[in-house]
Amino acid sequence: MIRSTPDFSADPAQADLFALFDPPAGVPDVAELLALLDDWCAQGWLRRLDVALARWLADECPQAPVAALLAAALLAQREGRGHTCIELTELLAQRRPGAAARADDEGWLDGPATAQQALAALLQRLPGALADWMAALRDSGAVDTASARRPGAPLRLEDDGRLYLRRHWRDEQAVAQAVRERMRPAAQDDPTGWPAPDPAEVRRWLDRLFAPRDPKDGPDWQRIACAVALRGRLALITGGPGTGKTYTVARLLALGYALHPAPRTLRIALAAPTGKAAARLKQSIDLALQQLGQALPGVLDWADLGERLREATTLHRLLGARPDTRTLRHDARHPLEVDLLVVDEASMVHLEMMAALLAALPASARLVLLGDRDQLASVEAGAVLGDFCRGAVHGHYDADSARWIADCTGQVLPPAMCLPASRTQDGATPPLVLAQQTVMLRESRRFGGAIGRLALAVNDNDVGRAAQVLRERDDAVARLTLPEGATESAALAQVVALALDGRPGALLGYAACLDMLRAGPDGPGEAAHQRWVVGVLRAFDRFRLLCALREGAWGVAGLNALIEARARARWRLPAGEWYAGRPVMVTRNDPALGVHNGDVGIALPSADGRSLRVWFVDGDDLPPRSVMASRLSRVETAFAMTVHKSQGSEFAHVALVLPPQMNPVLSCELVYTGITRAKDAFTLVAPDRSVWARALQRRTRRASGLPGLLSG
Ligand SMILES: Nc1ncnc2c1ncn2[C@@H]1O[C@H](COP(=O)(O)OP(=O)(O)OP(=O)(O)O)[C@@H](O)[C@H]1O
Repeated sequence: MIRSTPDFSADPAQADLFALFDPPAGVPDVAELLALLDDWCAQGWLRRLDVALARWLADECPQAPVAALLAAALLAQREGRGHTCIELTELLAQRRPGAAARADDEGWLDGPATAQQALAALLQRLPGALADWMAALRDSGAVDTASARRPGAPLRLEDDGRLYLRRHWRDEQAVAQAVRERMRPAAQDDPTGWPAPDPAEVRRWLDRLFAPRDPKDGPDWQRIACAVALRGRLALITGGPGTGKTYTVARLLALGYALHPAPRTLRIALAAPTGKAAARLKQSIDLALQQLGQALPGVLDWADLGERLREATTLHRLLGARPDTRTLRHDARHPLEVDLLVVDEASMVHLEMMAALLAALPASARLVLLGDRDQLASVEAGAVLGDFCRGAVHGHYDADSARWIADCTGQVLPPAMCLPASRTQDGATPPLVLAQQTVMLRESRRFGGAIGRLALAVNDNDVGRAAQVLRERDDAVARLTLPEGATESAALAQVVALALDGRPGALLGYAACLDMLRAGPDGPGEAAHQRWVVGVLRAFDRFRLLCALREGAWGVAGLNALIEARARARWRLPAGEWYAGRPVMVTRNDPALGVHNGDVGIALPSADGRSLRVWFVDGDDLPPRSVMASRLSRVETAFAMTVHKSQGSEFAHVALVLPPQMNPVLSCELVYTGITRAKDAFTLVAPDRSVWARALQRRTRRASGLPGLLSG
């Protein structure tokens, strides 16, 4: 039970703040707390779901102290924002009015500074010591701990004060255990035959597969990534866009094939969280292998290697997801039939998915995770790649790794990247066991220009440098100038004009696609129809309007409606929910229809003109596929989409729309992800400069126990 009472006398500022919200009072009782949570829910500061967890706890465990109920509601709320746990020490820090007043903080409630202040005021009425909160949770009867096991309890409390929903705790433990297991060398009697390769042989192959590099240009991290990945059963290759992750992994596949004792038996799978990213991965790898085959004919059976690569697929499909159930066809008892699995866009893999993937992967198989650790994490809980790559900038290679890398690549790692010197550079948490299997690619091959410089400035939280890039007279990067003192509707009309016609220096918008749609096929017959469909889809995919928010005038909902209305009027598109030219995004997997969450298609008439179908293209070499529009119920119009949903895709021109007010979702990761979707041109729409600056300065950190479980 909670025994201590709050001390309001300690800090006069706290007392003042407290007086703003409630008369000083003692610890609230359960009824008062639940009424307060309901009130916060009515104000939109908590979700119904969050309050429901507190209510459920109060009903099921009548002895649960109020601190436990509040912790449960906040845990549910933070889980909804992607955290896998809450840290009670951090929650207790919110008692300080100063902490609550920092409006740019993500905040523990989904509301303005007043919401955080209300939480601070409530926390002031509850005990301030971690030990009291831990005791309250233990006393609730709903919490499992290491010392008091309650296996069926919905919550789990760790000794350091991290509180979890049980399934996240279980997934974190499973991921950490599987990773540690994979860090051990494969068993000698490994039936699939992945003996450690001979370093001299690795070096010979690396010299063949990679162009020579002048040592003055620094380490060749791509070769190092291949050497590191060949060494173990788990490898992480992280790097910004265009740093050559796919280029490197194509060579890694060639190396794996060349050095494997029985290459013709190899089962290689490629996967990504979204269908589009999976198709892009396969396309890039096919192209890279084709080029290698032409440059190095006869050194490998390139055709056989190509055949070993199955179609790239989504992780959901790979694991055998079934509709309307969380169970998967593949798990520890029904493992994947694969020897080498490459997963791209791993930053989007959430904790539950990573746990399922690691469970379903046979112990002998090798897993290579590719991704950009600086991108937004998935919407679901967990930031697994970010956790895995914590400290990757500093390398933290031990003597064995440095020796292996030297033997395989002939390169001596910079001392600052090796332990123990790297520790002084990092200064943060102890290096993770994964550091020995992680390589960060550091040179962008694609993004030399203004887009790359802007992305780097954003990633460094450098508002001044970002402003400088935006001021450069470079067609690749521009900021939409909104008229001084314009009304909101005039400003939004400019955004719609940008979305349709682009801007000077970057004329791509949706107009090209809609013009092509109006023009129709260039002749009769199926072939002409297919060319037209592909042309319309390609034209659509050259531009995207990305929003930070879903709701509101400056969010996906508002801008979709405005662009749709304008496009309807200008191209005389038919009325009604479904019309030829409606771009849609699938919002839910439907294996029966072959569509997946995040797939983007356009409604167009069938070749015979009798029905309206939604068309999707999966890759350059594949014919478009289509689904009857009327059968797709889980879709939304996609002239505008969220930055979150754009992950794994690239567009020639991207316009990123920020709202005029600060919002908890705004962060440098979101802006960085939006910018790096752009290949040739990027346009920033930021009606309020201070919101842009504040977003850049805010780095999100998801609470997670993984780094702790994987360190040392
Ligand atoms: N060592 C290299 N030598 C020559 N060209 C390279 C090298 N590494 C990468 N490239 C080229 O740079 C471009 C970007 O590489 P790649 O697509 O592999 O990057 P990526 O990190 O996978 O990018 P993204 O994150 O956007 O998928 C490609 O055209 C690739 O062929």
